[in-house]
Amino acid sequence: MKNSKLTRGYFPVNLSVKTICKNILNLGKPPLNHRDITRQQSVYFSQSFLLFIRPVMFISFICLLAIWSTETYLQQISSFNKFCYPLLTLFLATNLIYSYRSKTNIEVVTCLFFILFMTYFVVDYYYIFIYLEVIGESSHYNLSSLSQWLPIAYIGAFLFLKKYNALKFSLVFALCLFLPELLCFDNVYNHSPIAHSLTLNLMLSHPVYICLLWGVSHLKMMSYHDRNNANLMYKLSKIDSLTKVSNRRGINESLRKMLSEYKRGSTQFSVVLFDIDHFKSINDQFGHLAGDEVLIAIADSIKSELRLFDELGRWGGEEFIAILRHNNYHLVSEITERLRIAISSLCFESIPQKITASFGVVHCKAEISEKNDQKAIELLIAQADKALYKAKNTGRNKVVIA
Ligand SMILES: Nc1nc2c(ncn2[C@@H]2O[C@H](COP(=O)(O)OP(=O)(O)OP(=O)(O)O)[C@@H](O)[C@H]2O)c(=O)[nH]1
Repeated sequence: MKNSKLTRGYFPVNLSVKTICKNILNLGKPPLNHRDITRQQSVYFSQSFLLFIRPVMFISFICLLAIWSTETYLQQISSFNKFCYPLLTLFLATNLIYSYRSKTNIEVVTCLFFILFMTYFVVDYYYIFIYLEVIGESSHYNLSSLSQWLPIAYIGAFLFLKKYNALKFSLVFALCLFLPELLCFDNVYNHSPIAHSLTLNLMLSHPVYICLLWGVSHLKMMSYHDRNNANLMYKLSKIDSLTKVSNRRGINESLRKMLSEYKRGSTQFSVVLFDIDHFKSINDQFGHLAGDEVLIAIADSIKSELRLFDELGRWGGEEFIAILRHNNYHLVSEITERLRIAISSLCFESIPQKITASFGVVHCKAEISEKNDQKAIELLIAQADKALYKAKNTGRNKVVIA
């Protein structure tokens, strides 16, 4: 499916290293990684991303302040964190303000902050080990407190990156954490068995985090595909396979929508029912394929005559229906006359004779007294049908308004 790329991160950030670099160069311009989705989707996803990321950043900001002040109070803060905490707090606050002031590229900026935090985690982790190795202290407070936060790396990766990039990132991150154990920092472990046990626990629990998140992102991708397929099937169920205009179900839905808009006083509309004249004889003389060609050509020609907010559908057989939205009933006869002329001017190689159609028009006016929408629609169609019948009986190739 065309939009399947969206499914790779939990949010459609889909950042590959190349995209991140391109986006950094394009800060302030529309995000490049959304090229393959419509602007509307991009706006929608950016908004949902903002709704998610703002509270996360706010809570992280408060937590960071709390950890900073607690560690300072308990005199457990390392000299590395004395330098890093103010910087990270400042970066978080900046990102939070940026998310309120500018909505462009917020995903990219957030992703950069995420990478910054992950780098901090790794550097802090190694700082603790090197510090313990060199100084030989048995304190394990910093290591155990940092360990609580490390799984955020995997969660963030599966949120922000494509599924496979997230997996690669997680594996590299986990490997970085396992290295001290693998490289046997004997001095550390001799002095601090707790540090030893902590790194062993990391090695056992982190693969589980990665597997779980991989599974969740896979399930999410499947449900996204299912939802997309269901949407597609629903759209197809409202389209006529031959002429590619709405079918009866689609038109009924549009009529219901128009009717409710009309009741709210926001629009007026008219229903135009038209039927190809002597279509049976076209089929009989020139064959069903030629008849199909006529139906397709008529649908295309009428579609090109209508405005974007009008609707065309195939009501059944050789009968079509157009719903015209307007603010002046006088315009409708003019438009319908134009449609009639468009059909009669069509030329077909395989059909030497002129093709015409008869039109029945009804304006949505008095029918609105009918409270039940479906009944009101049926009434409108019945009146348009009556007008069409009159057009057929009084010579065809004409417009009759009910
Ligand atoms: N080629 C083709 N013909 C169809 C299709 N659907 C319905 N028809 C034909 O449309 C013809 C409709 O004929 P009638 O209802 O008698 O109407 P008509 O010949 O157009 O006569 P008037 O409507 O009175 O002008 C029938 O022959 C159907 O077989 C279709 O999808 N393709």
